Amino acid sequence: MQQKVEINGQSRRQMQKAINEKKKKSRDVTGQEDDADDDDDVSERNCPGIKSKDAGKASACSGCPSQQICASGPKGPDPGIELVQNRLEQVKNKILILSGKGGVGKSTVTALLSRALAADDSERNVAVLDIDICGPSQPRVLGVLGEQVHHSGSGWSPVYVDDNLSVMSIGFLLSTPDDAVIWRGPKKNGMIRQFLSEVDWGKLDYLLIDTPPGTSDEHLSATTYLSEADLTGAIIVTTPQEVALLDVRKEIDYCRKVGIKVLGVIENMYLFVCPCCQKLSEIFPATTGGARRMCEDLDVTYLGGLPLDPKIARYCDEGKNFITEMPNSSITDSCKNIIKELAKYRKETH
Ligand SMILES: Nc1ncnc2c1ncn2[C@@H]1O[C@H](COP(=O)(O)OP(=O)(O)OP(=O)(O)O)[C@@H](O)[C@H]1O
Repeated sequence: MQQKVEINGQSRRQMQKAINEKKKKSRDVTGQEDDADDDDDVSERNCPGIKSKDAGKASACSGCPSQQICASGPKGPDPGIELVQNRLEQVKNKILILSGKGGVGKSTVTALLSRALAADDSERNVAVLDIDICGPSQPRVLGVLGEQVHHSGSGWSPVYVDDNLSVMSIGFLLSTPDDAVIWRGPKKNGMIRQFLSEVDWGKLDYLLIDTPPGTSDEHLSATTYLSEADLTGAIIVTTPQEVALLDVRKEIDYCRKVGIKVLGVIENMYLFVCPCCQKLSEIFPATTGGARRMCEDLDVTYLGGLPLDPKIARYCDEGKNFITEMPNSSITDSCKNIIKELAKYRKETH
């Protein structure tokens, strides 16, 4: 039989009842809970959503700081969707860069592809939008760390890496690169909406959108706001290991569920380039056939592989342009082949 635990003569259940009673009294007097964290969790979990007819009126809304706004706000589609659609009208090809796992090289691949697209044709205008709110890497990888963005009548001006390559990232808005961004979903959502609707990109041929790993708040926000903006599709970056491929399958499933076309998969670090003899070796052997096999199984295009080359990491850390400085490297060749593959989906320029 379970032993009854008593503290100061009270059972656990009696104590819990007393605590709940105390909380209720405190809420009746102040309109707020004692424990702010509990309050946050409960109201977020039961939030009816801003589009609901119960927005601002449900019991979970009581005490929420947004209650009044939600109760009085217009219901229906988020007006941000139309703003994004209008702003991105002059952007022909909009591509999300996704990965199931972190650290597989998504930001590196985004930067390499943007550099390759820009270097391939000086008349082509390319931009990168970094929506990895908590871990923005593009300012460093594209060599524009410490630059500032400016606000004008027509919106935020992106930072120019080259005449035909620009970038926008939350990294430009932080006072130091070491500042941590600790935001909940709604605040990230607001920032992504601003990035998509307020950056003055001008006419663009390609906008590559670098996302955090997985399928989190940032992905849902971007997917919602881009829903009417004629999104071209998504590229998924992975490494050959089964543990990474497992998450890629989830990412592909996510894309299919939310109606995003999967343009293809890029297998990063699939071979190792020895810095001494340039010999290629397989250091992450694909136990189940790697990304190529998975693409066949799931009927997705295998866009190509990029070898693991220590020079890449150095060039990215230093913000240098690997594509133009190492034109004969196998990585540069692979990037050129990938952008040729992407051309199949390209919408013609203006
Ligand atoms: N092909 C490659 N060869 C050598 N190093 C690479 C290669 N691809 C990526 N790296 C290095 O691996 C590290 C992680 O890359 P990166 O930051 O691009 O990954 P990520 O998937 O964007 O990470 P996160 O999940 O944090 O967004 C970086 O140091 C990068 O320079």
